[in-house]
Amino acid sequence: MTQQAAPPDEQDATPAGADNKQPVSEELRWEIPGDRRHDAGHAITLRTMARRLPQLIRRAMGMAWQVDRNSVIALLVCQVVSGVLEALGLLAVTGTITAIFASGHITERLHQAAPSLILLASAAGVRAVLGIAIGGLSTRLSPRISREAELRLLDAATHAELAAYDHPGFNDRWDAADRGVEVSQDMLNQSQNIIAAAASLIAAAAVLTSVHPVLLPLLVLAALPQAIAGVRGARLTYLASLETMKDRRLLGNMRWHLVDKQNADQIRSGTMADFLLGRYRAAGARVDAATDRATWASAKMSLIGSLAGGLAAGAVWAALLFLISTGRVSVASAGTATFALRSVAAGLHGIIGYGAIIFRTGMYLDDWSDFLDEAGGHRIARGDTVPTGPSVVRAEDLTYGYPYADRPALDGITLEVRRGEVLALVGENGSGKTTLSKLLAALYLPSGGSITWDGADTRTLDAHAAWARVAVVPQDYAKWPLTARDNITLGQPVTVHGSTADDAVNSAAYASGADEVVASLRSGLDTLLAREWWGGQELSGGQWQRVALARAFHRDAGLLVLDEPTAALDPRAEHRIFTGLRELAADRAVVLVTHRLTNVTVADKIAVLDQGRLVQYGTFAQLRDAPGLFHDLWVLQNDREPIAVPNQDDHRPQDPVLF
Ligand SMILES: Nc1ncnc2c1ncn2[C@@H]1O[C@H](COP(=O)(O)OP(=O)(O)OP(=O)(O)O)[C@@H](O)[C@H]1O
Repeated sequence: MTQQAAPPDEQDATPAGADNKQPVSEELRWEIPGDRRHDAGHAITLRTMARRLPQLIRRAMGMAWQVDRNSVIALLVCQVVSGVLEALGLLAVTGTITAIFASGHITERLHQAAPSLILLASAAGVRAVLGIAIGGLSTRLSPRISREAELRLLDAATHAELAAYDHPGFNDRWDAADRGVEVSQDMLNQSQNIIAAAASLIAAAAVLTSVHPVLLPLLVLAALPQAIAGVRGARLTYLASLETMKDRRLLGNMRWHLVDKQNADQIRSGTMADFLLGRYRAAGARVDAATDRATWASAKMSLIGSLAGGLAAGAVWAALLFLISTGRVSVASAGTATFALRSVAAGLHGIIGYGAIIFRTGMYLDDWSDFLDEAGGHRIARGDTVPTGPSVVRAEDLTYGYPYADRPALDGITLEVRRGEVLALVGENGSGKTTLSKLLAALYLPSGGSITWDGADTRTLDAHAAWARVAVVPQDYAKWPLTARDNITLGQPVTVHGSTADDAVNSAAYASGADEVVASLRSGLDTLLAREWWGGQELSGGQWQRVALARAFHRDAGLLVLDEPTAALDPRAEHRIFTGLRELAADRAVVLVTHRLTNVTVADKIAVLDQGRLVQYGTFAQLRDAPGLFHDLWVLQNDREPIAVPNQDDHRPQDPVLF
């Protein structure tokens, strides 16, 4: 989802030529930069569809092949046999009719017709069994294809650089790709339907040609208007689905915001429900209006197609009658031709109808494969050096710019933090502290300059090995719907010789104050921490923060990054963290981001950032007394009138304070 500003020409809300331009308010809009689907939608023609269908079928079969090749072989064999049986069945119709209309006693005629009848019945019976087998195989393959598509999508997303999420459109494309995963399971069935329609069309066409060569081209010509109308209808439907896509996504997004537990209290306390539901209704109405327009236009198209198709079918039947009356075709062959004509017409209809559907599905699958490529563009491709430590983390003339940002978030930063040290990052909102901490932790790579770990540029490090050496407590830490133990170990229990995995968990919990939280849980470390899921137990904000801290302390990491680690903690818990921090820093390099300047007294060095630049760098004692930003912030934070506290010795009841 991209929250995009309207383009400059749309921002001008005043009439042309007026001087004081008022920007219109920006609204959440789903945009996919460089979205090529609209052009692709307009390009849906009979010819493009004829070209595309084989590719799409190959693609569906290819996906199925990767999942279970035996089933694909069985599926194709069933389809081919079914097509051959259809042709045999149609030919048997001629034998049956010829025998029945021949001269002689009825018993004799029936006797003559028996082999054809048996063939007809057996072909129909075996085709029915094959149909069941095809259905079963498709049902087996489809969910597996979808899961494979999903796994590839998840793999691509989780193996992309973190910075990919900052690229405009990455999340939109993820969303579109996810839709591709949803429809991928339909792809096989749709291909099957087309193959089945094509098989029966080929079989019937062969039989029809054997009756009289003129019938087939005549039928194809007759089917053309309906085919064109069918494709146009498909184009209208696809374009309508594109037109409404943004609003449908908006609806999905709003639905999530409306019911998500995190927002539930604010929707109520802010009395926002009506406002949001109003927006929801408006978006829904836009979708309905566009769908109605498309349905009407498509119905008109179908009507024209059906009229043309009816006239054309009449011409074919007239031709058949002409052939019979002039003795060019026998009555028995005409009977076969009747069945074959119906099969050909049904086959053509099936190919066009299913073709339009699979064409649409193919568009969504393009989104999926585009995402795999795009994530591939952001795929982690750093060096392969496996770091130890790190003992010294150093930024050298570091610059970092978010994609499409007007100015760099960090500019020319040089500083370092060593094992055993605490480096505090201080500055006003938006000054670049969090960004810098992510670069030091090798989550982002520099745009300019360098970050080195023990002299090795983070660009040259194996990313996963590097992240195994860092522990991060971000401002918005994850609240995993897992047990307390898993929430601390993150599924990576550690045992130091002689100790159990829980010893490490317990000591991390003790260091963060999460031990008190665990002690209060109904099943201790085994308690599921997610009230809204599976009947788990919920924690308060501060309790969650203690768990998040325990998770970082538990990691065997050389670099510990704490971004506002005590924002939700009570004074006792906060005191515990900061008094224990030096001990934690003994064998780690610690980077601490905080606005509470009294807490930075524990730091060995303080880096003060202002609009992405390092404006001061020194110890607490040096910075507090020197003129500069740190001194200013310190004075502001301590500029509070002490609130009069009643004399502690005076135990007389106070007058109640009336508000
Ligand atoms: N994902 C992002 N994409 C684009 N710009 C970003 C992104 N994250 C942060 N920024 C911008 O980078 C600048 C620095 O942000 P950062 O989060 O590092 O600041 P901060 O000092 O940690 O702020 P705070 O004290 O509010 O947490 C800000 O101008 C912000 O708007």
